[in-house]
Amino acid sequence: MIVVDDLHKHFGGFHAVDGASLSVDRGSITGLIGPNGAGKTTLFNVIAGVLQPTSGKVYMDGEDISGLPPHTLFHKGLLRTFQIAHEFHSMSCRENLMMVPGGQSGETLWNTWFGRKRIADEERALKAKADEVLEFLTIEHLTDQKAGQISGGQKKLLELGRTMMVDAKIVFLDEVGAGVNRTLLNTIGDAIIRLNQERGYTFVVIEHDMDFIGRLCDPVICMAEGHVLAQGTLDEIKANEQVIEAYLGTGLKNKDKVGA
Ligand SMILES: Nc1ncnc2c1ncn2[C@@H]1O[C@H](COP(=O)(O)OP(=O)(O)OP(=O)(O)O)[C@@H](O)[C@H]1O
Repeated sequence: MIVVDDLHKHFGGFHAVDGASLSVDRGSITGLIGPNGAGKTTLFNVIAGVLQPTSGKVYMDGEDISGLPPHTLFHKGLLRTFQIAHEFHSMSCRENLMMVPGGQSGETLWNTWFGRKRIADEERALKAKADEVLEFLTIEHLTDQKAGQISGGQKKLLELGRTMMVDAKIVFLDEVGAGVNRTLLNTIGDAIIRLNQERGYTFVVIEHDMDFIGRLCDPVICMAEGHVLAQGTLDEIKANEQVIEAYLGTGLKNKDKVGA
C-alpha cells in the first residue's frame, strides 16, 4: 500500500533519514521502532507531507505521493495524528471532532447565506458522527468536557478519534503510548485493533513500549541512523544482532527496551 524508496531527509549536513526503504502492507498494523534519534518521526513527517524529502520517493497504491502537502494526502485517506492544538483546548471533545475538515458546506459566505438548511443538516450529521466516534472509543462520558481538561491518554484517544471523522485508509501514529497509563494504553490498543479489523484501517505505529508493539504489530520495522535495519516479527527483531547493537550503541538507557 505504501512503498518508501531510498528516502533521504537532510537538515543541513545532518542526515536524519538516510536512504530508508520499506513497504507497508494494506491491512497491517506495522510497528516502527528504533533508538532515540533513529529518524522515525522525521520519516513519518516526510511520508505525511509535513516535511519535503531531500530525495527519494513515497508511493501510495502505486501513485507517487512524494512531497504532496498534508491536506492533499488527507483527502487520499493518509493521515498522521497530531497533538490537539492549544487553541482547541477550550472546545469540547465533541466539538474537536466536529472541527475535522470533511468538506462541510458551512465554510463559504455563499453557503452561509443561501444554504442554511443544508448546513443545519450537515451539522446534525457531523454531531451524530462525532457521538458515534466517542462511543466507539468508550469516551462518551467526555463528550461535553473541554479537551484541555481531559488526561493525556484520553487526548490520545481523541486524536485517534479525529481520524475516524473522515474515511482514513492509513493512519500514522507517533508514540500513542507516551505518558499514558496502562489501562488507557490498553483502551487505545483495543481501538486500533478494532479500527483495523472492523473498518480496514492500515496503521503504522511508532512506539517505544515493546509490550504495546508486541500486542499490536506485525511486522515490526527497526530503524537506526536514518535507515531500516531489519523487518520481521517482534521476536525476530529482538533476536537480530544488528538491532541489539543499535540499541546498545545508543547508551544503557535504551538497553532494556529491546530483548528484555
Ligand atoms: N528540524 C530539524 N532540524 C535539525 N535536526 C533535526 C530536525 N528534526 C529532527 N532532527 C534530528 O534528526 C534526528 C532524528 O530525529 P527523529 O525525531 O526523527 O528521531 P526519532 O527516531 O523519532 O527519535 P525519538 O524516538 O527520540 O523520537 C535527531 O538527531 C534529531 O535531532
